Amino acid sequence: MGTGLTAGVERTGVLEPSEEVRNRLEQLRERPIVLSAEGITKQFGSGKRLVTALDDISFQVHRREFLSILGQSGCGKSTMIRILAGLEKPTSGQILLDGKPVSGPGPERGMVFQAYTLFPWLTVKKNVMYGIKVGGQSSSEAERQAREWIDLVGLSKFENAYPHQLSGGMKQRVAIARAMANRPRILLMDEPFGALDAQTRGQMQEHLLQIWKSIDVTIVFITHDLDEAVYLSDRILVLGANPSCVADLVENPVARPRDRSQVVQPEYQSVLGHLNDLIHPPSEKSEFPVKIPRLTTVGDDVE
Ligand SMILES: Nc1ncnc2c1ncn2[C@@H]1O[C@H](COP(=O)(O)OP(=O)(O)OP(=O)(O)O)[C@@H](O)[C@H]1O
Repeated sequence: MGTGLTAGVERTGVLEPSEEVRNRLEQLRERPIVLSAEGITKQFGSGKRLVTALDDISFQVHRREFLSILGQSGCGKSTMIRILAGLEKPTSGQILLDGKPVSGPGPERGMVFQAYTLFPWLTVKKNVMYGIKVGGQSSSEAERQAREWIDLVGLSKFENAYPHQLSGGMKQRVAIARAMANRPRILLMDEPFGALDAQTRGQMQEHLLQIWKSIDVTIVFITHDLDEAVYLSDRILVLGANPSCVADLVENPVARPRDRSQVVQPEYQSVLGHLNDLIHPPSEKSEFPVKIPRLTTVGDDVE
């Protein structure tokens, strides 16, 4: 299996994309590679406690691509994105930014985490202004730019609110505005909507797609939610577990712009089914259904 956007990528179980989608993917393939992971291996601990979190992972991300990294809990997704962000060093392998090795964090890569990471003592506006001021802008310029980003995430009415006055979805919108205000070319998102209820999560997905469409930004998005990966991404990098390696790199045949009515389309269902087979192999499913002993005779006519 190729780990780049190579022509004729194998697509077991995934329907062939329409001509329109094929053309889109072709164009994506022609765009420059902005971020590469080359043979990333990460081990924690030593001796009997040695954990290989990532084993020889390689992939490439093209400019303006939306790439999701999907895998079960504990397969190394967060470790991978922290290495991409330069927050963690790999045991071996390297990260290339525009073809050049990087070893630490940099302003071209912004990060949004699952946990709300806003400064609780600062208002929405001051949270967003923070990074712009650290970047050397005057207070008035930082305020002007912060307002633009707050407007983009639809929170103008809340610019003077404090984080504790916001819902989870609103806090994540501020986190996105704060990350984007530093004008990163690459946005690295580690399960950003994982703590949100299903309805808010759906709204945030729509919102993120709108932002991605309007701004020249490449997104690498971590999720363990299959549907979220299909709905958002151009390609989906599936990580296997024990030890974590690339299980597949799936080109998404679902057309853009995306909307929820596409969920029932054969392309959508085919890619969802393929991901499900990779993440939950049939051997795991064999434990179900579990036999539950009958503990009551009350209401025996319930079925
Ligand atoms: N600092 C650390 N020290 C030791 N082991 C670690 C450390 N960070 C991660 N690990 C181990 O590496 C493996 C991968 O962890 P990681 O958090 O990257 O997985 P994940 O796919 O993001 O999981 P989740 O979806 O539950 O967040 C796990 O076995 C974890 O216990």
